[in-house]
Amino acid sequence: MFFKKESEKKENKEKVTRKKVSNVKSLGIDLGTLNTVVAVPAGDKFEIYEIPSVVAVKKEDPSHVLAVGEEAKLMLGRTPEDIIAVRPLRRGVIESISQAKALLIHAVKKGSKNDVSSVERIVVGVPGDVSEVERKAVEEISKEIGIKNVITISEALAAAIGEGLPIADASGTMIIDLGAGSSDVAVISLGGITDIETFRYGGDNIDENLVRLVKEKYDVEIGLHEAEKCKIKVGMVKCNKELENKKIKIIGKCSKTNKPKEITVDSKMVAEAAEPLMKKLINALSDILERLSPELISGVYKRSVVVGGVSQIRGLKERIYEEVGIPVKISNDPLKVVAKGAAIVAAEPRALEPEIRLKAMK
Ligand SMILES: Nc1ncnc2c1ncn2[C@@H]1O[C@H](COP(=O)(O)OP(=O)(O)OP(=O)(O)O)[C@@H](O)[C@H]1O
Repeated sequence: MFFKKESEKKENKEKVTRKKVSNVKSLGIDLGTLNTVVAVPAGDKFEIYEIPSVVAVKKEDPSHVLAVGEEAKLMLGRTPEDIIAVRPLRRGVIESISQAKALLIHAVKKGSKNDVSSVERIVVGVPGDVSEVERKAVEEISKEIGIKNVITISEALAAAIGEGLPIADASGTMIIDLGAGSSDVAVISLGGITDIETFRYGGDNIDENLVRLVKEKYDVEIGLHEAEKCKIKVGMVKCNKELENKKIKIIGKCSKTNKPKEITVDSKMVAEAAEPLMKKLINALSDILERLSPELISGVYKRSVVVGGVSQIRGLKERIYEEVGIPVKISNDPLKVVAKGAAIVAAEPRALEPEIRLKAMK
């Protein structure tokens, strides 16, 4: 067997609607570096399942998957020597087909309440610069588990649909998606992406940079989990607006003594760690704006939305406005909007067809 049965209680399941969904036919999936989100259309709402993108595998044979999702996450750092917990995706790209397959099976099982044969169509969000090989890999995996109708959609387009932006409009909108391992800036008009910049850099890199900065400043080693906690609790990015410099105490390992040592991380340190991501984002935005046709500038000015987990960091909206003059909105639902958009397309794939888009313009 590929994986063990997981406890229903452990997985973070959000019930957006009370309506019971039976005979599920279509699912939207955001196969993420850190989190995989499954959205199931239920009337005009969704049932949402969030699964950590982690699998536990045998060290000797990493294609041998022992546990998936929350169960595998609990094993991180606590596994016996012959078992390791790994992420099937790195920087938004599938690293191991067998591990990604186990994760996708798990996601489809969750979304269909263990009735995989009832699923007729899945739509999977992929990063904007995904290669044909990677796209095919997702399709092949889906077909292997018995789902014939698989559509891959750019995460940015799915996010725009999930946000309810008027994608068919000719005047343009913009999505900025800041994920764990990859980020996109995309301009959308007439139902399709007219320009996109993708960079394989995201929230994970802030964590890595913070680990390095803490080591340099205190000679103390902290884990990536601790770094992520600091980013989420006290994080901010540099901007002209005066933001509170919050502080958090964490325990690390002193490099000299090997003893535990308590240190303080503040918002300014996180801002320093986030600066390379900010530079990449501002470069991407500047390049997009340089190429943007004047017909689309007013739509982009009025309707630019930031999605993805990192969108929640303080000061982001202010910094983007200072640098490129676009007053962005931060999504109210940044972690689930790609899966929701994918689910909308899964329920009505014709929404992406050109003639429907043209009709929507009339
Ligand atoms: N409040 C917060 N402030 C800053 N960063 C956050 C916050 N909450 C979550 N994050 C970060 O957002 C990232 C996860 O975002 P998301 O779930 O959109 O990524 P993903 O879909 O797994 O990755 P990718 O799209 O790159 O494959 C992580 O780096 C996480 O630490």
